[in-house]
Amino acid sequence: MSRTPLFAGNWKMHKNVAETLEFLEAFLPMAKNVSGEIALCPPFTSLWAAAERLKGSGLKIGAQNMHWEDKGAFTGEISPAMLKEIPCDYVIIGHSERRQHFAETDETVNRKVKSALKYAITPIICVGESLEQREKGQTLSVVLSQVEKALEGVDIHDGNELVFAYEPIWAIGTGKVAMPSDAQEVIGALRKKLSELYSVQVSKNTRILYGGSVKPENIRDLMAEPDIDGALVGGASLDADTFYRIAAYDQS
Ligand SMILES: O=C(CO)COP(=O)(O)O
Repeated sequence: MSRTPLFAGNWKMHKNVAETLEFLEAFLPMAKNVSGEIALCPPFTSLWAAAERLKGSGLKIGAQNMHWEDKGAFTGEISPAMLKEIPCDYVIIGHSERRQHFAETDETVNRKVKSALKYAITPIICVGESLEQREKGQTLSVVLSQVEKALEGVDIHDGNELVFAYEPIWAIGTGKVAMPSDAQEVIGALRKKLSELYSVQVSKNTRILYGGSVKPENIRDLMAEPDIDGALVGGASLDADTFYRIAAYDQS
């Protein structure tokens, strides 16, 4: 496979600066053995400290959200220009927790994707269906509609500009991982959609991650699927040894 696997840790609202540095102290020596790419996405308040510590390590850093405007009267928001200053390599956009609790919509996701690309910050665009939608057989239509709307009016040239994460909502933080073959079915359909919307090259180059209860015990089976290029890991990325065992799944 020509796509470099990506293991991104979404820390959500966990780890202050001291805890972030403590994690990195333990994680950095281990991470040297990982052949794929690693990105850590701490809360905003820990981004700068993490980025300073990660300098020269080869590890990437990402934010968990951003506003689409450069600046302005948006109390409590963080702009892409501010993330670029850190500098962030990635930004997670459209996570289901933001869609559920913070009024993120397909339209705001689309604005944020365009803005991240303008600043050359790679968006990790999250899509995924609820349990109810899955049980009604709507999984593919829901996910592909989220993908189409996220990409409306978005120029993509070779597919290296962005990353997708398929995160079924019912698998997030529940311990219920999707069957690798089910995740493959959705991710394969997403890849096919990219070739319809753009080109075969874009579809081949775009990395598509799986997220939802990823653990050292299930990563190998997920990675054995042809279209799964890595993982967006929540809870299991908070512990250095556990996250290492996920990213180094191919070494034992
Ligand atoms: O939401 C997730 C990553 O963005 C997944 O969270 P868990 O790995 O804790 O299920």
